[in-house]
Amino acid sequence: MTAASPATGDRPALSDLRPARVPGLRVSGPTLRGTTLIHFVQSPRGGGLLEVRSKEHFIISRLDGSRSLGEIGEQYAARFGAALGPKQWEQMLGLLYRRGLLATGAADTPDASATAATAAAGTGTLLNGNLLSGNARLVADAPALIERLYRVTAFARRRAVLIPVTGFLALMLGYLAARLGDLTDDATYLIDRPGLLLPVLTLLWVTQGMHELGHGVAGRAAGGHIEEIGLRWHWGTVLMYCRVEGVQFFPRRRAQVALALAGVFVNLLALLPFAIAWALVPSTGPAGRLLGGLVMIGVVWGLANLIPLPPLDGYKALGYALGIDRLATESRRFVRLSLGRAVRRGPGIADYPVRLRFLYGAYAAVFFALPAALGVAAVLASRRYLSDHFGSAAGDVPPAAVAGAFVLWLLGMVGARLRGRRGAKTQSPARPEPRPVAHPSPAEGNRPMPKHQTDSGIPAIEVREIRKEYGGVPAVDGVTLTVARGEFFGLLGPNGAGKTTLVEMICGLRRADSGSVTVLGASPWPRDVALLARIGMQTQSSAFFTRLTALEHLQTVAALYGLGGRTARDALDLVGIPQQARVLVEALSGGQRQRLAIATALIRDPELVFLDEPTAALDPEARRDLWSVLRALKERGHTVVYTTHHMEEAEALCDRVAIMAHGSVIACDTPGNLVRSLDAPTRLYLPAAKLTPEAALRIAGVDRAVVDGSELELQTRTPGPVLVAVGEAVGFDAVRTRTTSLEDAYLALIGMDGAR
Ligand SMILES: Nc1ncnc2c1ncn2[C@@H]1O[C@H](COP(=O)(O)OP(=O)(O)OP(=O)(O)O)[C@@H](O)[C@H]1O
Repeated sequence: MTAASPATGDRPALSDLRPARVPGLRVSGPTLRGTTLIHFVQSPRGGGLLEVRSKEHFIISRLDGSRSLGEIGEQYAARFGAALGPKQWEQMLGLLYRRGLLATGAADTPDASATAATAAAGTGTLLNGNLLSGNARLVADAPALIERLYRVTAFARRRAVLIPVTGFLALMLGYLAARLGDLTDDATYLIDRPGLLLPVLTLLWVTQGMHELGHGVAGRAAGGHIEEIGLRWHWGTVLMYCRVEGVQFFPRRRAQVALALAGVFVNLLALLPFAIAWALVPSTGPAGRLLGGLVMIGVVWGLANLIPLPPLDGYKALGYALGIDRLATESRRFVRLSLGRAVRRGPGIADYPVRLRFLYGAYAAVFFALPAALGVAAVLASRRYLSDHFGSAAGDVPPAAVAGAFVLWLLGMVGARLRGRRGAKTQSPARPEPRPVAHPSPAEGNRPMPKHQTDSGIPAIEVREIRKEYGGVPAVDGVTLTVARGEFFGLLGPNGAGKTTLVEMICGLRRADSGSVTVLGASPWPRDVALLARIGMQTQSSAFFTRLTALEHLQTVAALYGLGGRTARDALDLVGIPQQARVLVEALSGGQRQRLAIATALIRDPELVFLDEPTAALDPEARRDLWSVLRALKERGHTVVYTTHHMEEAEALCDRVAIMAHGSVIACDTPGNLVRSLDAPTRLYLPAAKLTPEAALRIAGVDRAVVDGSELELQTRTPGPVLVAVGEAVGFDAVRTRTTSLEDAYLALIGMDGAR
């Protein structure tokens, strides 16, 4: 952006500026989210995926350095029927700048560290999760592997080859459909012979790996970045995966759909030789039956990927083809709003045009009916199979198992709801947990609190696309973030931004509507007692046992957890109030009570600690005193998630902070980077009587001069020379300076987000 030059008095008008977006900025085409058209934007300087609405997209797409803001403003007014005033332009440009979307000269070469971070994105953690559920990286250099495959398959990807091959696969499917009866018999033959079935399933499992590589090659062909190839396991299933980044930015929807369908194409292609062999060998011999069974199970396996339910390929392809983001979530939301309208609650569906009502309504019907139909078909088929082979009593097992599972699920739901209500009423985790926990041995309890290991590869917290609505209104709206082990992570945001709801979902106190949460490698929902024992929480409404001394309170909590007697003393020492051991909790000062609350949260020496505004009601001195306690937590290797409204505190304590507004994380970085990204000027203040704004603007380097009460505020990006010049003019004693703080960055970000 062209800088104004006030010293010479030729500051260009805002409407004459010709800013340009940062080179290499990725901007996606339009996608529907609910009833709103959004675009994804990603800066080449790194950072996450941003979502912008049509109006911002309209401006971003025109910021090419050749058009002036005046021209863009006219086009904007013609398109949206509203003019953009200077204030709105400043806000809009400020927002774009802070998010790294505007060209700024020297900084325009992509940030090396950001590029390295992006390149290393897939090479971070080797292993995530636990035995039941997790994933592991399989290939050290996934992009190189896919690049090789991409080159090797160049011939086969030509239209002249792809079209006839696709036709041939269609013929194969037609032929197989015509002989469905024979194939079903062959599949039954195979299922009855586990010795044959096992190698067949192993072979099909390998084709599923090829399926994933197919996604990778299609992604590479469309310009996507291959992030990672690995193995994912979940409750006994183990499958390969290939993560392709940047699908949103593919220039055509066709390429997105092709990426989603490429895997099934590979599945079918792999079956083609077997299908041909089956057609040629005598179908009644063992070889024919084995081949027929393999082809039948393989086709069902491959085509099952096309079922339009998340997370299957068919679902992704449908979403891409319709240009709708999160089709399942939005359809469920539509149904909730429709039902809400039926009972006269909630905002209803007045905003939905007819086409979207039809689309979301139709998909919701599919979403609910299809699993039910598939479930019924599976039960009927297994019932028939079991009664044919093991008698009619065995045939009753599948329906009975389904009925049992349904009752258990229902009881689980009711239990979770009751627990959730109780949790909401008594959210005071400083209070002893009412349920038994995994107890360490007394010997362990007596040991001084150990330092935590911080070098584990598994992050402390991993949240992906998590959402929670209350009555159709989003409280947390698609938050993705990772907190590393040993990190002091700040959560900032205005009242109602969604911080508490987010923390509650991370701790397993609330269930997320969608998205995934992993805490210390495990899922916090359904509530996991072993995991809860590794988490400590302090809330603002911490409760204590009354009429007990501080030490007795902690000893009582320790005894409830089966911990040894020293633990309470160690916790008191740790928070720096050993002298208050014999003081009644009611007699403690505000700061001492907060320390006791933190000690209670730490009593089990948790790996992860949530602290909710522990310094809220403290005077500045007591607050600073508590900082040393909080710093000690970090030094001991605890991972801390810290909610606060005090920016100076966040700046002093936190390694990184996430700023939330309207349920979303609008910025997440180190306090230093957030402040730098603001690129705000240094301010100098001097008595207004000593210098006029006009005289101040004549000093080289002064960008702005405004009178604020009895003071004159000067803004500059070259504070050294300006300070010297001003000091010489009015005397150094009269001048005070102020540099940008996290608070400035916070206010700018929150202010901008509110202005959207
Ligand atoms: N149990 C609930 N039922 C309905 N709405 C709720 C509930 N809990 C929170 N909300 C709403 O969700 C939104 C986010 O609330 P949340 O408490 O998570 O924000 P917060 O950032 O923690 O705010 P604060 O800084 O004031 O504590 C708010 O609009 C709030 O009114």
